[in-house]
Amino acid sequence: MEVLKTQDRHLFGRSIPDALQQSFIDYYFVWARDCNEHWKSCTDTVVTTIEWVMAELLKNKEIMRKVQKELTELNPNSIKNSYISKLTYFNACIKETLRLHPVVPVLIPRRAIEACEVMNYTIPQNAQVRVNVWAICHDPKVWEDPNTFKPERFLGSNIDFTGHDYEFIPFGGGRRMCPGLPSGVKSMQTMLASLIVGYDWSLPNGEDAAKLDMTENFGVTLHKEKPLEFIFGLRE
Ligand code: HEM
Repeated sequence: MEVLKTQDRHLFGRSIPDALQQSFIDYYFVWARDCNEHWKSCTDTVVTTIEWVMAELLKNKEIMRKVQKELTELNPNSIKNSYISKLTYFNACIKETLRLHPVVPVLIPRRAIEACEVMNYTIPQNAQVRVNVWAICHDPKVWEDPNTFKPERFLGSNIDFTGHDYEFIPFGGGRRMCPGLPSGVKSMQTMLASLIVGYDWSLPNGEDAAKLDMTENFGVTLHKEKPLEFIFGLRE
C-alpha cells in the first residue's frame, strides 16, 4: 500500500497528500489557497445567495410551504442530484433570489478596445464599462412589480442565468462570465434542499418573519445588512 506523505500544503487545516499533487483537484486547491481572494469570492457568493434565499422563504411563508411540498412529494427522505433540476418551483425561488438580490451587483469592469456606438451613446476607446446587474434586474420596463419576490415569474419562462438573456445576468455574460456557475448552482441547490427537507426554520425571540429587515449592503458582493439569525427545528 502506498504511504501518502504530506507537504506543507493545507486546505481548511487539512494536509493535502503528495499523491494528489498532479491531479486537477490538487491544482484547484493550491490555486484557491494561493489566490485567497478568488477562493473567498467562490464561497462568499454561494453562501450570501443561500442566506438571501432563506430570508425570502422565511418572509414569504406561503412560498415556503409550496417549496416544502414540492421537495417532500418528490422524495421526503433524501436529496438526490438526479431530481434536483426537476424541482421547478424550488429552482424558480433560487432564480428569483438572484434577480432580486444579485450577489455581484455590478459586473467586473470591461474596457472598450475600440470606440463604438451603443444605443446612440458613444463609448470612447479604452473607456471602462461597468454593467449594473442590480439595476437591470429591477428595471420595471423589463420586470413587472420588480421589488416583489415572485418565483412564479420564472415558471413557464425560458429565461435563464446562462448569460444569453441579458435582462437576467447574475453570473455575468460573455467570455469572462462566472466560471463557477455549475458548481455554484449545484452547491446552492443541494444545501438549500437539505435544509428545507430536514428542518423547520423560525426566527429567534418570536420575531415576526413578515417584518424581516431585508436591507441590502452594496459592495463587490451584495450582503444582507443585518445577518440572518434563525432557529432550526427538526422536521417531524
Ligand atoms: C451564487 C453563485 C455565484 C454567482 C452569482 C457568481 C457571480 C459572478 C459574476 C457576476 C462574475 C463576474 C462575471 C462578469 O463580469 O461577466 C463572477 C466571476 C467569477 N466567479 Fe463567480 N459567482 C458565483 C459562484 C462562483 C463560484 C462557486 C466560483 C468558484 C468555484 C466562482 C468563481 C468566479 C471567478 C474565478 C470569476 C472571475 C472570472 C473572470 O474574470 O474571468 N464564482 N462570478
